[in-house]
Amino acid sequence: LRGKGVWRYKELIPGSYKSIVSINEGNTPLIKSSNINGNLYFKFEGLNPTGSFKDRGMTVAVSSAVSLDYKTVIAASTGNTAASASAYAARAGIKSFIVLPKGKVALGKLAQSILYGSVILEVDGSFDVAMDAVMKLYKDLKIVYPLNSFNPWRLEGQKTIAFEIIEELGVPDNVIVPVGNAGNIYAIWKGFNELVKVGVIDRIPRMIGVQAEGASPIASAIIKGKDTPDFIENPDTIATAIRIGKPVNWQKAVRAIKESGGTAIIVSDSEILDAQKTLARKEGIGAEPASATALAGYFKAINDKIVDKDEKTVLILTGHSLKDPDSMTKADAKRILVNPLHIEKIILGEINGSNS
Ligand SMILES: Cc1ncc(COP(=O)(O)O)c(/C=C/C(=O)C(=O)O)c1O
Repeated sequence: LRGKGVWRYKELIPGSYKSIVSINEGNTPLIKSSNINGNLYFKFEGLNPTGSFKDRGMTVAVSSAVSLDYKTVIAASTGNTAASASAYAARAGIKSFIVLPKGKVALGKLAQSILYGSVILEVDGSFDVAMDAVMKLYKDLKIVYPLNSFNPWRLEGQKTIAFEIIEELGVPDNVIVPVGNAGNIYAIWKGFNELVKVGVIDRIPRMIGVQAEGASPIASAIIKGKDTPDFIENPDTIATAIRIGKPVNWQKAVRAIKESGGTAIIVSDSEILDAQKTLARKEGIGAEPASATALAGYFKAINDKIVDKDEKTVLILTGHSLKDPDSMTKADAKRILVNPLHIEKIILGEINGSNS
């Protein structure tokens, strides 16, 4: 077999590339749930080189940019696209600009973008303001290659998530994906569809998109049976990665959800933070809030009888917990200032529950 990551599927990724820019992305673990009840699997995309699924799309998009002799790339981002674009541009030896919503990017992602050497442009306003600026620039300044997920090469890389799931598990009944700019749920659906077309599988899973209630334009439309979302001027959620009010790929996501017989689910910030804690404390898996949104959606889907525990369900855990340290510190924890001479007494007290 040719390698393990995204480019293992080179024959299913269109385009010809003078050079491939890769940091061994992909080939992420598919982890069976051990304490959370259900026929449940986690596709842990937090174990990609920069800690999110974005690396799968970036390797293809930046390889495309380099093959077309671009020397500069740009991306608007809530943080993970920025981190990934910065890393792959650095590896390619080209310049990167990222446009971020000032003050709304999780610390880990901002730190990565700084470390990888991107030029960081911050705008006052939401991600959507940054996205609009990049779309305008792309039309006016053709020497800069755009890396956002309206760039089809991003989705060609991200569809390999579906390929890996099929190779390892076969066809699940449900795949649950957190949805922001809405490229990823479409990309994964596209991957399953391509495998049907080439006869590898004969059915695809239901695609279930999950959004945070303060940023749920697509989910609200799907639930209301509307064809077009009501865009949100000022989206707001603790899951800053999916704090998006005007998703560029909304038509693609609606198509993936409808054609797969799937649905959409809306969860609250508290359900997201609870799910983040449950995932860590029941499964030992650390995911950032937008990622844990998939588990919050799963719980709600079980509760609302949209999904049954016995159905084989894969949650796409899209980003690592280290991306958003502030969110982790919101979880309760016992922190005891101790005199080192008394540490044994403290521990025995904790074990016996006899500490005051
Ligand atoms: C952890 C995490 N989980 C889910 C999503 C939603 O994926 P899409 O629905 O394909 O947008 C994102 C998206 C992040 C950005 O859009 C960005 O980085 O600019 C993410 O970082």
